[in-house]
Amino acid sequence: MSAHILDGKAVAAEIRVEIRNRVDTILAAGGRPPGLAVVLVGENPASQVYVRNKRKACAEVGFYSEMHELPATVDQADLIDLIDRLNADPKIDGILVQLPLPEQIDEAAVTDCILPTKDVDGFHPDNVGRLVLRRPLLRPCTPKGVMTLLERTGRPIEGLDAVIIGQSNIVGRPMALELLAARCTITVCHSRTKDLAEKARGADILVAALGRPRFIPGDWIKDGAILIDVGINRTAEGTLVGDLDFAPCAERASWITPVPGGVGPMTIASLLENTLQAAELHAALVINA
Ligand SMILES: Nc1nc2c(c(=O)[nH]1)N[C@@H](CN(C=O)c1ccc(C(=O)N[C@@H](CCC(=O)O)C(=O)O)cc1)CN2
Repeated sequence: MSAHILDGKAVAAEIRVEIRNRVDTILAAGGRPPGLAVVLVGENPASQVYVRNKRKACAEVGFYSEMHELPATVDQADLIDLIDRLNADPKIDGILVQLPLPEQIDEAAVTDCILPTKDVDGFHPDNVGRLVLRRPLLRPCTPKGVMTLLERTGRPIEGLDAVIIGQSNIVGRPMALELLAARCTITVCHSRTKDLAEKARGADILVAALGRPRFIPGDWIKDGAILIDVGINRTAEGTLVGDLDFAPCAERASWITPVPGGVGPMTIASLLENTLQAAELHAALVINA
């Protein structure tokens, strides 16, 4: 078998068109554009690329966006002051604090300060708890984007065995909750998991999110599996590769996401969806106030 490509770049472009149309409708009805505040602390080069791409995507769909750049040495209290101001700002529907943050800052303390209805990353404990309870509001962007891609295969996933390699708060754990809600049977693996190869070989859906270049070889893949590669690793030669050894894995799979052009663009598409959702929620709250 040679896998079909799950083209995240193309799906994300379709989503942007749908969002642009919805924004045009809001503006035509006299509403204001959805607003996203992007907060970048420090000068991590990858983070700089991601926030630039997020703001570019906002401009394309007609969102208002503003950028807040803080030095790597910023005090946690000053960062939280900024978030408090953004929480109170009626132009802002979504607040995104780009991760990772410098060591002196407690990521959880920062996430906890974002108003749950403005938490377009879906990292606030209220939003994670809602996902656990299958009453989602704003869902973490990367797993949400993966679920959109899985729908595009046209293959029902209920009852399938899903194996997730990686247990991070931003990908592995919420991914498990999303797939559980879709009635898959879930195994979450990590660096201490025994017999990782055997676990992977049992996967109808394999989500690779470890951040280790080409770590997963073709002989770990079940025939016909759906492969989702969340890894984005830069090689010594400067090219981007995923966590899967792409060609031999694609040989066995039915569907596979490429890197680049797979899950990454879907993360940004989901952020736009969440910001629009937050704006609609805020508009409804104003009408009902
Ligand atoms: N606050 C957040 N921080 C981080 C998140 C997040 O969802 N929220 N996720 C990652 C980084 N990330 C988004 O911020 C992200 C990573 C990659 C891409 C992407 O489109 N990748 C492209 C390749 C881009 C390149 O050339 O480097 C692709 O895969 O095609 C988008 C978003 C950590 N931090």
